[in-house]
Amino acid sequence: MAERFGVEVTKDVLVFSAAHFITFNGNICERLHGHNWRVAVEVDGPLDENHYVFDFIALRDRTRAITDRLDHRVLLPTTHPLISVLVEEEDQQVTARFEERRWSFPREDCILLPIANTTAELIARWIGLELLEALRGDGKPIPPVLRVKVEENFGQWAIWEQTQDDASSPT
Ligand SMILES: Nc1nc2c(c(=O)[nH]1)N=C([C@H](O)[C@H](O)COP(=O)(O)OP(=O)(O)OP(=O)(O)O)CN2
Repeated sequence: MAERFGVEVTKDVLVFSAAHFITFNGNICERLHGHNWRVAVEVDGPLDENHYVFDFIALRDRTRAITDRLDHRVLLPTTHPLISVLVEEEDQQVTARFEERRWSFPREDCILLPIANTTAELIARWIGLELLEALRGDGKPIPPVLRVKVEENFGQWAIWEQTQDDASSPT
């Protein structure tokens, strides 16, 4: 008989409000719009000396430190093949361009993400990789399985999972 333990944290403090636009089906580009994105984080693994898989509070707070960086921001992808994102240091503006369209935002209102499109899937992976980096920085053991779920609209979740054996790297 096999058993498995896991913990999951999804709280209102892990909801962030942010604007974005994606491209899909080649060169179709959405209009700028916003969502209240909900994040859930799951860890699977063995029990520690506290009989925890992972402390809920530490997981919540570490994740919140990441989602807070996205809250009330425009999410812009810096490795998108069709959307260019340029930071104009002098006037502290960010300009995004797609074909003939151009959006300009104050730099402080944006977060530039090293991802190829601001889909819920790639945002989930970015959050997961940031979380792993934070755990490494804390000297905490890397969980055998980390799963990050991002809900873009009610009932529409994207899921990213990394296991310790999975050496997948961001694209
Ligand atoms: N697997 C994915 N599918 C879609 C994603 C995604 O990130 N991953 N994203 C989108 C769009 O960003 C779209 O804007 C999603 O927003 P949503 O509000 O759900 O779309 P609607 O325009 O249909 O909104 P309603 O308010 O529900 O009419 C699409 N797919």
